[in-house]
Amino acid sequence: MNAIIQTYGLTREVKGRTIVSNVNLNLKRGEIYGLLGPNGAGKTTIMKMLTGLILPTSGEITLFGKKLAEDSKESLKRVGSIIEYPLFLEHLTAMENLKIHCEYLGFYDEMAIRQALDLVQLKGIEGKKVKEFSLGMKQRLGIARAAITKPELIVLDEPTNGLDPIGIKDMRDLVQTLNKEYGITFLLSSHILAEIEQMADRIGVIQQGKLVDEFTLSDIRQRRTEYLELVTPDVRRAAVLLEQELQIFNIKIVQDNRIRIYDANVSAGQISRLLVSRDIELEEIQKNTSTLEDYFYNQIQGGAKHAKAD
Ligand SMILES: Nc1ncnc2c1ncn2[C@@H]1O[C@H](COP(=O)(O)OP(=O)(O)OP(=O)(O)O)[C@@H](O)[C@H]1O
Repeated sequence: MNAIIQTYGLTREVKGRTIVSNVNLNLKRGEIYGLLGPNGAGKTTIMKMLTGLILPTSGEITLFGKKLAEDSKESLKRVGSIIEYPLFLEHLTAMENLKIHCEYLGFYDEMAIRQALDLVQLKGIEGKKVKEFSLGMKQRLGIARAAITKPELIVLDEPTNGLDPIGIKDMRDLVQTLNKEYGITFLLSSHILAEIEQMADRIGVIQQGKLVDEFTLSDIRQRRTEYLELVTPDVRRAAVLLEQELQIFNIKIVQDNRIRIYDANVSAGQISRLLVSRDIELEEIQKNTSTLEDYFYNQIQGGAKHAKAD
């Protein structure tokens, strides 16, 4: 059985508003899957439904091949999660927090607690009070807590939120170690593409509650396109001239003074000669490659296609 999570038409409505709409998600065993979307897109709500914290309004969730229902405790025991923030009893030590968690779960194995602390590199400071921990340490302790029961799936909501670059790298290394060495499947979320891109094998883009796209990193490499970008104070006239004189139709005006030309068979030299000959000031022209960032930006703007200037 290869699928860890499958959702069919997953939908959640709150007070007549649809915050998650008809999401069909498929998470394979062994992968690191990232949900990417701006704040308020519905990522947390999806994760809460997948971990049984709230119920869908409609649609279905299959976890480890079994339909998730109110009596799915056994399936949910195979899942570790940190949704929203990792909350701890701040005045207690890391070790005490983990012990309380284990007692609550009815699972008590001091060895497993020590191993989990070791795994996230908190061994040696388990006697320190959590209130003295940095955010990165709390995130790691949260993962230790999620990992104690050796779950097959760990769900982490915005695990890099608020971390500094070193904290982000540590988190990435930890997720990848747990994935490669312990075979744990991950579902992560982020609103920052650059962060999730470095952690996930596959990314699902969530926008206004909908799963609008899904891709692997190799898909993205193929979607990268080259374009010429020119900066001029007179974008409208420049766009009309490019179309009429050089038959360039794949044009996008990206800012008040910036035009992108995709798939053009003309050189930067031809373009600059034309514009200069018509007294259009050209401040800059250069060849670029669109990045995943551009791609995501286009998705969020709701227009992945190159718009034609008119
Ligand atoms: N219980 C609730 N009552 C009312 N609105 C809610 C509730 N839960 C979520 N929402 C709204 O649903 C939308 C999606 O929220 P959600 O927290 O799932 O988004 P998100 O993608 O995780 O964003 P963030 O990273 O900001 O948490 C938001 O507009 C939020 O305000």
